[in-house]
Amino acid sequence: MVDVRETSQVDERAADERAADGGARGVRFVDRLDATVPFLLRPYGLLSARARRFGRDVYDMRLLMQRTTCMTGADAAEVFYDPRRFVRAGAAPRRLRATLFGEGGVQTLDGERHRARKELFMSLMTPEARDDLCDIAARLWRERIAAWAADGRRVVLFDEVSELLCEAVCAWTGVPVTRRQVPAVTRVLLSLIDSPAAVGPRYLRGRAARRLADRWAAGHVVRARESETAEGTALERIAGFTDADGLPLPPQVAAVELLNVLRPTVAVARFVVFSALALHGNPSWRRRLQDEDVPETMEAFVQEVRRFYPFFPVAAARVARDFTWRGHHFQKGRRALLDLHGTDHDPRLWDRPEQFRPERFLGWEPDAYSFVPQGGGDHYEGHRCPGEWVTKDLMKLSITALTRWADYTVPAQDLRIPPWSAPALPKSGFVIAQVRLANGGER
Ligand code: HEM
Repeated sequence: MVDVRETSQVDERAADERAADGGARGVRFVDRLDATVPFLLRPYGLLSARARRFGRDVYDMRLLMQRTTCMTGADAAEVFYDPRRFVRAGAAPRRLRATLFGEGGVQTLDGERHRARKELFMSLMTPEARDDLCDIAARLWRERIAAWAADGRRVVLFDEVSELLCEAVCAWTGVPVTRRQVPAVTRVLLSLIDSPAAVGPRYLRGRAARRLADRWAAGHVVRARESETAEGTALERIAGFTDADGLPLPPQVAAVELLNVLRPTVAVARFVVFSALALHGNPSWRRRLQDEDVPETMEAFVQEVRRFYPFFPVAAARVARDFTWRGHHFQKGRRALLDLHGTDHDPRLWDRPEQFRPERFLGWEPDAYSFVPQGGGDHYEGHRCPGEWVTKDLMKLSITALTRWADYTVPAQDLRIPPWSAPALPKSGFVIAQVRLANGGER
């Protein structure tokens, strides 16, 4: 069996040591070469490795054939999330808009238009609404565990949880999807997430999935506007939302926003798999979560999973106006990347960052710029992820299901996380076997 404590993190240290020749000479040399291929090969490590090598939190390099400003660390994050200094219009590369984001969504807006659109997302995330989603997901977890226990087969957790979350979020948003349609809808949504950093057929499948998903979601928006069947749902709110100009969103844009709820909720399956991996690699924490019903313990575990495991490597923006920070000139219009994963592993902020240690979060709350797995700053004013609470709720529910509702074994499998895969996932998708209802489902 593979030792997950050794393989479940992207190990950048060896590469750093090889690259440790440092200094301005390095900055100038690296500046001239396009770093797209190195970045695709090391999406989680390249930016912070170069920052350490140059001894700077901010430097320029060429990416996608453009000079790009790279920023890492909490101080840089605070600058990056200042809307007077950075905007999002034109920031996302075309391949990201053609797959993950779509066109015209909240990610690409600035100022008042962004604030109004963001308010729509935030209004969907009330504690009551999140409880409703968790109730649906809990019912589906119990059904799935009973089915796995009944047929005794091995289960690829990533595949099953992706479908479970897809079914739950479609029901929650009021998008009618039958159980038979769930696998196909899940595949399309997963392809939007998988493809932006891919090359060849996987990228092309992601573009096709975006076209299909936009048409499908726009159809639901149009039907929701024509009938009252979606009343009281997130679909109705998105379909009925009026922009700053007082007009409803064009159906294609409302479709992108509907997909901005469906797609990332399915993406939470990755964090569920990372949680399962962390439970497997840390038996004392598994026992603690199983035996103690202490919210702070669960919170600490979930926060450490979000910090430790690689997900989105960077966030992108454009410099709004010329300014200088720490001696670096930020040129208006230049693309900038904030190193999210590097900031969450910055040794200046985190004690032994390459170790999985949930206890670091016990009795301590991180600030808005040091801990940025889903972006930083203010949820309402900036581009920080509005789905953070939903993400944590669904992770906690899944951890409860995995520790209290089911017993299972983890057979030998390849749990390594390829350092070039963004977003990352253990190779096997995390296989579990011999699933049984824990204490008849009553633990
Ligand atoms: C799987 C876990 C998730 C991760 C790792 C994640 C990560 C992120 C990141 C890194 C950003 C960009 C921050 C920035 O640009 O500065 C973001 C934005 C966003 N996320 Fe999430 N997210 C997750 C779950 C969710 C969920 C569950 C939802 C909705 C239900 C959601 C909806 C959004 C939206 C709409 C934005 C754009 C916000 C804006 O531009 O103002 N995300 N997310």
